Amino acid sequence: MQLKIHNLRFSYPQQQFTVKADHLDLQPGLTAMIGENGAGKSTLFKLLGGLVTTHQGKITVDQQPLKDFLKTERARKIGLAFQDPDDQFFNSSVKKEVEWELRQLKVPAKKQSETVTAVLKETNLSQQAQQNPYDLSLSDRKLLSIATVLAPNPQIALFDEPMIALDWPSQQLVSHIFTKLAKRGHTILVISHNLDWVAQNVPQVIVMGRGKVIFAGKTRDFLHQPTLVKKSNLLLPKVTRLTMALGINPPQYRL
Ligand SMILES: Nc1ncnc2c1ncn2[C@@H]1O[C@H](COP(=O)(O)OP(=O)(O)OP(=O)(O)O)[C@@H](O)[C@H]1O
Repeated sequence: MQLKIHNLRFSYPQQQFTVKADHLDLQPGLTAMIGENGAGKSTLFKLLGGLVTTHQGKITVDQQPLKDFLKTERARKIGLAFQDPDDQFFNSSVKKEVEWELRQLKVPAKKQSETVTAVLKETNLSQQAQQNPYDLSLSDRKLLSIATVLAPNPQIALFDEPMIALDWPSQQLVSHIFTKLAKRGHTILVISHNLDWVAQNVPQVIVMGRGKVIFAGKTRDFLHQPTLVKKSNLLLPKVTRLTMALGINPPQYRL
């Protein structure tokens, strides 16, 4: 599924800050949205997720305006995991939290149960199924927010800083899940601050700066322009910084 932006303009009431994007085309596959603090990433995330609709211009999903979608139709197509997982939990157990969206979407009971078991296994949360979400560690709460997005199997999934607070094995697990979904043709957008992770795992980037899209394209094409990376106030991957410090040829990124 394609998520497209046409002449988008959005400002918060009584704020100077404006998100401006004339044209953006989010294709199936894995894309990262990166940029300095306050660049507008979370704002664009909310716009693309259909949570904020008071904008000018158009956001379309396969040519249909996102604004026209009914809430259930949008939930079936677009999954969202927030930066702070505590913004999204309200059920009394991990299992019920993953089940909730499936019940809203009227998925048959047997399918619900099979899906919850599979998703908890995939996110390594089977042992915590009966626990209250708020009794989980922050790392497991982040994994739970990802599990709630995976359960309805949306064609488009947006994740705001999913890697924060995850230990290395969980980061590997989540990277594997994203790559697998992308290979199956899902459209996955991940906000990240970690250019090292992006360089190794994500083939496409959208770079935001002061509310504008300053680059959209292949990750390697961005990383091979150190001046542009610097202008975006982003820290180059460690290996590039090391080679620059040593005065040797920088690495050639494959993604
Ligand atoms: N609900 C809101 N009401 C008013 N202003 C907001 C709101 N949310 C964000 N802003 C402002 O919009 C601008 C962009 O914020 P946003 O959170 O989208 O940036 P970001 O790139 O996600 O930043 P970070 O990396 O720090 O999360 C900032 O100036 C911020 O203060």
